[in-house]
Amino acid sequence: MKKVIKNGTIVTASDTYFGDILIEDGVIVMIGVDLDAQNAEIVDASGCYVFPGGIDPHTHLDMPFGGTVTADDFESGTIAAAFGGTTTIIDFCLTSKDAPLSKAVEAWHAKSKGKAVIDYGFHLMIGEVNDDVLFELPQMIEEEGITSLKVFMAYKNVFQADDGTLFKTLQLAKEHGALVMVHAENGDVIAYLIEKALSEGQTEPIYHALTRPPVLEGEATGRAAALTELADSQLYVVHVTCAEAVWKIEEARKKGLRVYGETCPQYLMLDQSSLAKPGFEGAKYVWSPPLREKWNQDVLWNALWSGSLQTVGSDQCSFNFNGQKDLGLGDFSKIPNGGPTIEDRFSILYSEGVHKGRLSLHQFVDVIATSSAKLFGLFPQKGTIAIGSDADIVIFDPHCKRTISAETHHMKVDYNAFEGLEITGEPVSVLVRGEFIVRDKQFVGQPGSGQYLQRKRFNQPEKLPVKEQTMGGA
Ligand SMILES: NC(=O)NCCC(=O)O
Ligand SMILES: [Zn+2]
Ligand SMILES: [Zn+2]
Repeated sequence: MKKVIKNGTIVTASDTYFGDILIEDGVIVMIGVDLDAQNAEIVDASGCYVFPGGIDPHTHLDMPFGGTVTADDFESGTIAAAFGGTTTIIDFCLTSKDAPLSKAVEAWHAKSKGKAVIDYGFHLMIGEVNDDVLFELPQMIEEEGITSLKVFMAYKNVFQADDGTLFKTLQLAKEHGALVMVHAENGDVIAYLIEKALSEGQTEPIYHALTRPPVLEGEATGRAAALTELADSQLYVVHVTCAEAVWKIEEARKKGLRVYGETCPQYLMLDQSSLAKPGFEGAKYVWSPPLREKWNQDVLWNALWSGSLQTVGSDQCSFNFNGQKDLGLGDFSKIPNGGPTIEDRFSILYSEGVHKGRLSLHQFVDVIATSSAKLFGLFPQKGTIAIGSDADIVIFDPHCKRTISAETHHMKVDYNAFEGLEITGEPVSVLVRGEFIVRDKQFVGQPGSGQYLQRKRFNQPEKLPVKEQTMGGA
């Protein structure tokens, strides 16, 4: 049935205006004033913003990691995402060196099909570039629409790839129109620092942060940018945490390189002191790269504002405190890395960004949806409100206040890293391709209704125009 969303304030990355949106067959077919609502269901958005659905470019659902498997799968994770205003995710498909890429992709389809309630795509991890990968990769890009490749520069002896692999992946990406994503930390030096700390009896969670200093994130970011320049390719640095990394991205962008950066709500809101909480509590705050000294938060907010960083991903990678994080009792290096963030990404960015005056409404939409759609080959199908776009829409009450808590969240995990944070603004209703998934704050979706997204090839400007270096935009 047709729907008309009426009386709301429509906000995109470039415009704010009052208007009605007519939806038919899952797509926005008309936008105007006082649209004829005959034969259409009227959805009243009075007093609310009407935003494009959030796009979360960085999730780990149902992923084996650190000797266990993430607590949220494609069902609970996407339900939580939908409550939080996210209508599309791009999840990381893990590969292994001794198996075909296609096997990993098949496994990720099996994890997500029949479960996801919102739309989803995959990034593909590259651990090594061998003859099999060279043969298979073009197929993955062409037939699966997987147009982003992830290389880990850290997690030695687990996921870490060497610089040769990163360089070859950048060359392949240039050739085939893909975007290379990096986890930028110097894994070799970190492995040495961890071993040294443990041998000196330093086993508590705070040593997770102290053995991964920011200079090693800055160094790896700069190295990846240099290899990108040499390959004349394109790079997206995931989960940027600190000034040292932001400066390297800014330096690259000033040269006109196609280098982009993402940060996450945890780095904008939390700091290293959480890891030093009494007892084992600090394990809840173990992410890699780690939380940093508090002053870095201003650097990250400013980088989102200036456009040096383009996106905010959740890096959702949830583990229960009891039964999973405690694998690292007595040895911080065994604490599973990651946390539950998929649900609160959108609202935290609105509340701490727009409501507190750090971001404009347009910058908010850009970092939460539009930039990711552009960088990851989904625009204009996703990431905006426009005629012809999918009707992925968030009706958002900007006035309502609530307190984030594990007692009320929808993630299948026993704590919330933002417990007690008071925020302003909340999604009221969320539609994916014109169908309600959340209606008046109640889940009304169906597991399996989310569709797999074949994405377009990377297609951003050859050189970043000078304006974008200082004013934002993907
Ligand atoms: N970030 C984190 O600690 N866990 C997820 C895996 C990754 O993105 O490195
Ligand atoms: Zn990572
Ligand atoms: Zn991640």
